[in-house]
Amino acid sequence: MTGSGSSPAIEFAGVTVEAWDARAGAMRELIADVDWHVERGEHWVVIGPNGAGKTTILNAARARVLPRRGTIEILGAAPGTPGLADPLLRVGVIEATPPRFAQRMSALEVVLTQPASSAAIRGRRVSADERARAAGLLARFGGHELEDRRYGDCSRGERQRIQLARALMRDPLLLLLDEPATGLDLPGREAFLQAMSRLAAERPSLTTVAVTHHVEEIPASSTHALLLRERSVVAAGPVDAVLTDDHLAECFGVRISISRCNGRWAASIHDAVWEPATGLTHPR
Ligand SMILES: Nc1ncnc2c1ncn2[C@@H]1O[C@H](COP(=O)(O)OP(=O)(O)OP(=O)(O)O)[C@@H](O)[C@H]1O
Repeated sequence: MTGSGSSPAIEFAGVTVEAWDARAGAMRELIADVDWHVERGEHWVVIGPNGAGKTTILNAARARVLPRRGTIEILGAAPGTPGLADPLLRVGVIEATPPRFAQRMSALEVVLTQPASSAAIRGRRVSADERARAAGLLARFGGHELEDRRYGDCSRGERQRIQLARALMRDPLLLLLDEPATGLDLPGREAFLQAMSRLAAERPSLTTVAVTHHVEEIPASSTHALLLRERSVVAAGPVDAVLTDDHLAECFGVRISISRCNGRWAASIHDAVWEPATGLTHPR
């Protein structure tokens, strides 16, 4: 790793990402001219309507897509740098859609895929220490009874716990989570959010970025928020300054009332008209 300990966790400067739009027969912007600065130890939520560019931002941070313009630094170095200098070696990811290869593996094997290859796991070339660490992390998130269960048979909430344990196997300095609470029932969601807050308290140097659609899914430990609309940043900064009625109205295009109680957020929409034909909500 080339970056120093004091370098920011994430630095986007004027980042534009484009993709080919076959229908239009031209490139189109997925995010445009994004500046974003994340210090180490901060806990960010990224919020915005469908298609705003939230997943694209995470994909850019992990070099899944390359910027057309602008620069990205993760933990003080360019993501995707060859060899051990690649900062992505210290980045854990929880994806909205878990990897397909995982379906047939046991939960413990899925956790082990973070440091080891699946061939090594099949050939039992994984050390006893690694196995014990994976089992310990699984147990840490209430998944000890899942060890031998086929990942494909696990419920959504169980899979989230397995993915969290998997992401922590690399002892990440940065954890990226794409819609981690989607599909969880109420107790499952609360357990997951509490796990996130506990993690933040236990590992002060860990930085997290979680994409979410709903303010109710924001962990109480969140310190900062990034609001996106139509590819661009509406507001970014400390969570209390960013999550305001005005910013959310600008972000979602409807009047929203937001409140905070015991560290958690709740929102309701005013004067909104729902159109059954399109499924969209519009201001009255
Ligand atoms: N590879 C691609 N090629 C063309 N368009 C793409 C590609 N990837 C994403 N997009 C488009 O870019 C826009 C932003 O996508 P992105 O997945 O980042 O949005 P999002 O905010 O995460 O949305 P959602 O809340 O629905 O998950 C969307 O309109 C999407 O259809």
